[in-house]
Amino acid sequence: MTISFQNIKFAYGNQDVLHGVSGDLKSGRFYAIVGPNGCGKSTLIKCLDNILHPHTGTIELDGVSIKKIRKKELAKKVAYVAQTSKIIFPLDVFSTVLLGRRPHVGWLPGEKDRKLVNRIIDELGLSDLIMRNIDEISGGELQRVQIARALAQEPSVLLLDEPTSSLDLKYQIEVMQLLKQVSENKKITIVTVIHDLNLATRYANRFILMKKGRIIAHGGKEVINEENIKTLYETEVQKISHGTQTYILPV
Ligand SMILES: Nc1ncnc2c1ncn2[C@@H]1O[C@H](COP(=O)(O)OP(=O)(O)OP(=O)(O)O)[C@@H](O)[C@H]1O
Repeated sequence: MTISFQNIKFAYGNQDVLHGVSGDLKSGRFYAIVGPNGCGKSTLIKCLDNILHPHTGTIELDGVSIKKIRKKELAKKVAYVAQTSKIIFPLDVFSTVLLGRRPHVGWLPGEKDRKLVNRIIDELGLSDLIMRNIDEISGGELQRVQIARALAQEPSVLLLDEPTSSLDLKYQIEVMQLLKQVSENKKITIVTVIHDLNLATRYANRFILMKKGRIIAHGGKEVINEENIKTLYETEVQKISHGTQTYILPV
C-alpha cells in the first residue's frame, strides 16, 4: 500500500512545524526518517496516521484521502507505535498484544488470532512475560509489547516513532531485523523515526532527512553521506566502510 503525502503544512498554535513536505512511501520498503530534535519527525508521522490534521496538503492511502477512511477501516490498514505510551489499561502482555486484533475481529478473537498473537509475542522475546501486567514490566519490554501489538494489527503501513529508543543492543538489532523481514516478506510499508544512523543504514533501505520542518534529502543509502549529515546536524562526521556496512561517526 502506498501512503502519499503532498505539501503537508502543520503548526502547533502559531509555531509552524511542517513547511510543505511531500513524499510517496511504497509497499515493501523500509523508510527511516532522521533529523535533529524538534525538526517535525513525530509530527509528520502523527499526520500520516490521522492523529494530527495538517492545515494544508493531502494524505492518501492508495489514492484515497485518509480523511475519507473511517477510523476502524484506517486501523486495519495503518498501525502506529508512539514514542512513549501511557498505560491506560494495565492489562497483561497477552491481552495487550491481542488488542491489536480488535480492528479486524472486534472483541471476539478466535483461535487464529490467539495463535498469531502467540507467534508475535515469541518473535519479540516476550513469552516469559505473557501473563505479566504491562505496568509491571521494564521500559524496553513495554516498547516491544507496543511493537507486538502493532504487528498483531497486520497493517499495510506500519508507522513507528523511535521504536528502539529503550531497547538494549540485542533487541535493537532483533526489532530492526524483524521490521526489515516484515517489510520484505509481507510487503508492508514501514516508516520509522530513528536517531541511530548506523542502525538505520543497516536495516532500512530508504531515508528521509528532515531539518526544520522540511525534507532536505530522500532516497537510498547514498543520501546518508558526510555532506548531508553535516548539513542535517551541523556536526562534522566521517563515513567509514566496514565490509558491506557503512558507519557515520562524529569526527
Ligand atoms: N503538542 C505540542 N504542542 C506544541 N508544540 C509541540 C507539540 N508537539 C511538538 N511540538 C513542537 O513541535 C516541534 C516538532 O516536534 P516533533 O515532536 O515533531 O519533533 P521531532 O523531530 O519528532 O523531535 P525529537 O527528535 O526530539 O523527538 C518542536 O519544536 C516541538 O517542541
